[in-house]
Amino acid sequence: MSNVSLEPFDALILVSFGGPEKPEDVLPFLQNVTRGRGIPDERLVEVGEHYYNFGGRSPINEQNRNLLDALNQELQRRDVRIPLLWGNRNWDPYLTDEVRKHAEQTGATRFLAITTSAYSSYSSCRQYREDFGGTVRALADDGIEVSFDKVRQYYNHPGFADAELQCVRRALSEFQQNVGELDPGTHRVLYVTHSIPTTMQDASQRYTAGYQAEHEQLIQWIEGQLPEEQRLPSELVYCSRSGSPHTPWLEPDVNDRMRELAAEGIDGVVVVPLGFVSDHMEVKYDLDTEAAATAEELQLRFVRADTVGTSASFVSGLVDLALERAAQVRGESPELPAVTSGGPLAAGSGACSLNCCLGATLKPTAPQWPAEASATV
Ligand SMILES: CC1=C(CCC(=O)O)c2cc3nc(cc4[nH]c(cc5[nH]c(cc1n2)c(C)c5CCC(=O)O)c(CCC(=O)O)c4C)C(CCC(=O)O)=C3C
Ligand SMILES: [Fe+2]
Repeated sequence: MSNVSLEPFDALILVSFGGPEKPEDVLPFLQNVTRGRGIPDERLVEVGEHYYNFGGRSPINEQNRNLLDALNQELQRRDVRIPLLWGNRNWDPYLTDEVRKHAEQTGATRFLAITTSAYSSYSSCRQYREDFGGTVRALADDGIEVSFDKVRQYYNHPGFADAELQCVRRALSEFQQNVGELDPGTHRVLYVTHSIPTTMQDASQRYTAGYQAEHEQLIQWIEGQLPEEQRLPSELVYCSRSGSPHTPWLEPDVNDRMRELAAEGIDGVVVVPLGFVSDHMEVKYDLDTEAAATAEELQLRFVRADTVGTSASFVSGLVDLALERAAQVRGESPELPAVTSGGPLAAGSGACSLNCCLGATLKPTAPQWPAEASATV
């Protein structure tokens, strides 16, 4: 495999949310996240407590360091020679700082980003492109010219989908060992993702299937892959609602839904954090702490599936996605493998459209995707 190439890119960069690693960092981190987002102070105090309960340390950076190691190994194994960096939106190491450092040291100009979000929405896709736009402008002010491209949202890429399927199968096996036999009458699978405001959901489905439908499509695919004896009724539910109580967000909340299910005679749930690629604070607190406590109170058996983390299929899928995007940028027409037909792929190129997932205000993004990718699904 000598001609495995990420040309024309000079560097790959893993781009993530970021999180605090010590108690003094919690408040400034939360201020970074919520600046201009209209989050009430009470909510910030509450979320701050989640972090303080874990010693002021978010698990996300450690997870990303592990992912970087795994990606580097996979790049090496496949003889793809390119520097791999890491930069965050909300905390150190910051995207702009890391790109600046690398550009100054090496003269690199073209960056290909892999983000830690699989689905389409403002928070999980477009906001990253706005971040790239911000970095491009900040560095341009200092005479450093850089550009960004990004791999497609990968919820339906076989690498991520297969990794999720393995997580679901393992959790179902563990649950089965606890309960003896899976019973569709009393057991449920709850796929959980991050709630978003309904306005953000609406914006996400203008050019792609949208945040919610992308989850639903992946769930449908996963269930089609499960052997008959592992099939249970399932639902998509949400965690980590924020914002003002008067603003509608996607529902039901995982805890509320468990209460209803318990009242209907359900006595066990398998909880799958489908919306998170690794064990972020939402998984450690909202699921492993809060939802697990709700289950205990309701006397529901509770098994939480793993996140894809650094599983081989996820990691090699990310490298495939980078190679795919590089080939597209070189003007080639690589195969675009997907387990479902919706999502960004339906627009043809896998690229986000210029106007997809718009936020409340129009901010410049990078890259500015070609207009022909904006066909409505
Ligand atoms: C869709 C989505 C993902 C999944 C996609 C992805 O992974 O990117 C995600 C991930 C994450 N969200 C995270 C943390 C936070 N999110 C917040 C606030 C918000 N999230 C939102 C959406 C999402 N968020 C939204 C619409 C808000 C309201 C404010 C706004 O409109 O922007 C707040 C402020 C307090 C609060 O309001 O809860 C915090 C602290 C962390 C780090 C966790 C760690 O430390 O391990 C991660 C990975
Ligand atoms: Fe969030």
